[in-house]
Amino acid sequence: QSGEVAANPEQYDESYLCPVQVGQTTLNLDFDTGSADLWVFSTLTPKSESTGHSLYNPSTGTKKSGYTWDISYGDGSGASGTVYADKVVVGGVTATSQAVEAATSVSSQFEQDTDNDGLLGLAFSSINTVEPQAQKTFFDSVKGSLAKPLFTADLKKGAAGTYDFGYIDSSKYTGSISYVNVNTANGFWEFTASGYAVGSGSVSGSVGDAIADTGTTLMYLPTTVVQAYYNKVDSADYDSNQGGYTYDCSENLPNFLISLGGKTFTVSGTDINFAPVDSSGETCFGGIQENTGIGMSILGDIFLKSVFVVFDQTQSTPRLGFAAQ
Ligand SMILES: Cc1cc(CN)n(C)n1
Repeated sequence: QSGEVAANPEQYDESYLCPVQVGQTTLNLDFDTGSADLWVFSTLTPKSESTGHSLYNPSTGTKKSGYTWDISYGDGSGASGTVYADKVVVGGVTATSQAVEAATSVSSQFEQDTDNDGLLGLAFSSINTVEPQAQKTFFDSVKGSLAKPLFTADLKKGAAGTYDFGYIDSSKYTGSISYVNVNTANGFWEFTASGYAVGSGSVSGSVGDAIADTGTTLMYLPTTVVQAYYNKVDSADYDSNQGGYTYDCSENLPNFLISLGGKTFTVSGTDINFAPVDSSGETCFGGIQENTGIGMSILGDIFLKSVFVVFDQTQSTPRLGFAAQ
């Protein structure tokens, strides 16, 4: 089988939500290549936490007795609950008995984001949080039945993009796809990014160890790289109150160039211009921030919205393919 699903952006492209049939209900889920749990708001979630969300009703599923899950994300959000086996359909691709993690508790960030009815993890199943036994991701569940064991991400700035499962749509990218091998030891789509440049010109240095993470909004890079970037932004300043680099919204940001698999990709300054910090619209928060304390770089949506990415398990070593959109 194969299929395509829309990826609809929230305001400021904070995250992208995709319609997924879970049991007999369609929910809008955040496809996250940086985690491996498929969890959903449910009729088991306290009403005080689930108002405004679409809810999975586990009555259509088979309860996995004694199984629980509990996940925390890099942004401090989290959720926990119980586990059911049920039908999950993404763009016509069907997992007949997918582990569906029904939330019995969600953090305030999820409670408040009523566009979001849960997450669909697309990292490696080795980091699934279900106890006493880790469960397969949706991709792992259907991988063997897909025309090709791969999926692609084609996210857009302020417009609907797509995730495709089982095939590469050559109309969605230009030029050739350059591939890098993935190290799955930490359960992420983790690879080594090479040289970079600010504005234009030839790349040099090295961004280093990085993950492709559709569930993270921004780009988190080594301090040396980030300082080199904002040195080219006159009004930029590290604002500890905001927790990152800010600048005058009126200032045009430079492009950021990064080399992956021998090919240089350009993230436009307009894509790096993330969002105002408050309603005055005077000061803006940058889409490139420091990776301090994370342990690796994260190429999140700010990067991903200008490239076409292949998450490829056609070979014994998984690999990532990158092409310009
Ligand atoms: C909910 C969520 C997902 C991710 C990325 N894996 N973050 C940082 N927050």
